[in-house]
Amino acid sequence: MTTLGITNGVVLQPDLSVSKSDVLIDQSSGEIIDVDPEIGMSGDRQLDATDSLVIPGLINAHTHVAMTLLRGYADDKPLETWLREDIWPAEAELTAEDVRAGARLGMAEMIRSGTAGFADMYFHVPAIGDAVEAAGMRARLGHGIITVGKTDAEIESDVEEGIRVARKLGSERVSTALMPHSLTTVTETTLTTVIERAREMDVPVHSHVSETTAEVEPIIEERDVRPVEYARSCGHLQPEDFIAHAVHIDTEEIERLADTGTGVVHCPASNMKLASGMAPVQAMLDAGVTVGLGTDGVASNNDLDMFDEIRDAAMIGKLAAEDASALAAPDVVRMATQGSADCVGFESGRIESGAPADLAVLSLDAPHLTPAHDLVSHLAYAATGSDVRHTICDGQILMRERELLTIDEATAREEATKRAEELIARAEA
Ligand SMILES: CSC[C@H]1O[C@@H](n2cnc3c(O)ncnc32)[C@H](O)[C@@H]1O
Ligand SMILES: [Zn+2]
Repeated sequence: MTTLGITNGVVLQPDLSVSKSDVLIDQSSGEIIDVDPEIGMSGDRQLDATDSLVIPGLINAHTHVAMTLLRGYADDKPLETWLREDIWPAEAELTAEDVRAGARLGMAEMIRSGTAGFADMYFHVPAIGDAVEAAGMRARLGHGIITVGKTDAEIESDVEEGIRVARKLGSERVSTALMPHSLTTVTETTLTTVIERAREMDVPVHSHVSETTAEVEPIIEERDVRPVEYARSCGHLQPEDFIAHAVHIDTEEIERLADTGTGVVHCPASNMKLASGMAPVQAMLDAGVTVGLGTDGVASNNDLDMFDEIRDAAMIGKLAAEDASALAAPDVVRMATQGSADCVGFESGRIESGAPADLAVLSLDAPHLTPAHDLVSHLAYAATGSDVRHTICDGQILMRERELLTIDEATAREEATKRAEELIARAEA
């Protein structure tokens, strides 16, 4: 057993209190051994956390990480127009190597901003899986199944790809799910089939649900039920499932999400940028829904910094509820850690003995974090990804003193730039 002590810092505890503690990690098992003042010095190695706050590694519970290649390619349009006019034509040209490069760049950005784990829906997933294994992050990955504009044979092959990926991938840090894209981009027959297969395979289902009114209206018109009830009637919304967005949901749907134990991943920046709407997050929390946080893809955000997401969630949550006390600092910090972990099905998100050693260490030695009346307030409203000193996942150090140890950042940027330029040239040829 090799141990690592994180020493001299203050630690965000599971109840969101903050106390001076060391954290002792078993690097062989990837677990936290103990959280206690002065135990860290007994570690085989030490990582300094002087003047720093140790927090659970953040969890980006909904993204499309390889979309880093499309950062800034198409802005200022609503979801459906943006996807159909710009994003889907560009994605049609993606190769596995493009996706690998985009994922590597995205993970560099996430590790630099204290994110240790993420859930991802995209194409060429084996390439993403390889990149995740090499980068040392934790991820739940799935192939995004879509039926729009496809022949029956193409749909069958898309579903088979989703199942093949979910069967093939899987390791200590990489888990899978079946991921039908949304309730309106996947036919009822395919949605039901995919969900049945997920139950047989004992993997979660992850999809986009009720992100825009344009997704909600056709379901009500055609089926005379709201989307959450439609999703449930197709077998979706089991306790292990998690859905992204849930912006346009009513009180009954909120209750249904709470009763079924379905996780909801709130993506505030994407919802604001695409003008999709304001999710009723405080009402979901009040009803007992498990709520996590995600960036969504970079092209609708335009970054992967979860500190931005935490702050955006607090801000838009207050506006949506017309209440300054809504989405208070502890609520949004909990969403980015324990809430996201519970949505995605990770054991991380809490610093306690026996939990996975997924951690981020933030320097507090900065003007914008001074004075330190309340460190949870700082996490929610003042900290940024660039305050992160160290990022650790599964007991391994992925970034030390802002130097990435598992990804060659210069090469990742160069490769992604070249592939992004060539991708767009092909898409626009
Ligand atoms: C089929 S793989 C995932 C698919 O989702 C697209 N996407 C990116 N952002 C969003 C969003 O906010 N709502 C719905 N779909 C989105 C992505 O470009 C891929 O095509
Ligand atoms: Zn998405």
